[in-house]
Amino acid sequence: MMTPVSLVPGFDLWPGLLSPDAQRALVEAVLEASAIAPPANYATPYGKAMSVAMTSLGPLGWTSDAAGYRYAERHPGTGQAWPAIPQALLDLWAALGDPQVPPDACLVNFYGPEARMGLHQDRDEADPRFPVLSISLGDTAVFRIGGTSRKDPTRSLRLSSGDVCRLSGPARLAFHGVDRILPGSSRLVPGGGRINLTLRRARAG
Ligand SMILES: O=C(O)CCC(=O)C(=O)O
Ligand SMILES: [Fe+2]
Repeated sequence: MMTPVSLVPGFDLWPGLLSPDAQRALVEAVLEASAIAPPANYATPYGKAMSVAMTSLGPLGWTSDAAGYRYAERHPGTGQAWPAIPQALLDLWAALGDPQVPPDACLVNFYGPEARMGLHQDRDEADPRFPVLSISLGDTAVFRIGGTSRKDPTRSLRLSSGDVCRLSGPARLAFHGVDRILPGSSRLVPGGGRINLTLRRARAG
């Protein structure tokens, strides 16, 4: 495994870790899964629909409505279990996430040309000792990361297709978000756009 670039303590980036073939296989798997577990623009507890369309893979999926954010065993629209996490992602987690405890959720975010994700912490998981492993596919994202307080200074970087990054240790609860995507920067996703996958351990190990 190549050495990551550590941009902030606990935030590691592996630029171009995934080959074009591996990227294509993941997009295909995710689009197939989306036919079974349709992506939705969930409402936040504040009542606004997110600009990012989301679905999940694995035993647990992330959903949100007026009652709040949570992990659920079933897709809220279909009532069905979420599709399985592809083996390539389980292998990636074993290498860069945790060698012993597998991920139990893979969030799938679809960004159209106007989509963004406001600055937030990933804190719906039971045990922050497990990292969040993020995979970028398709159009480049302008990503922002700060510290564990909303007021901390932030820095901006680009996440391109095939890049893998990890929030762990001191950055596990760092505020982060996507300011915008750069439409047309990649031809990977049919019809354009960006897909972000985050592997997580939502329940205690
Ligand atoms: O799309 C990204 O790069 C970040 C996604 C994210 O922060 C999340 O799903 O919690
Ligand atoms: Fe996040």
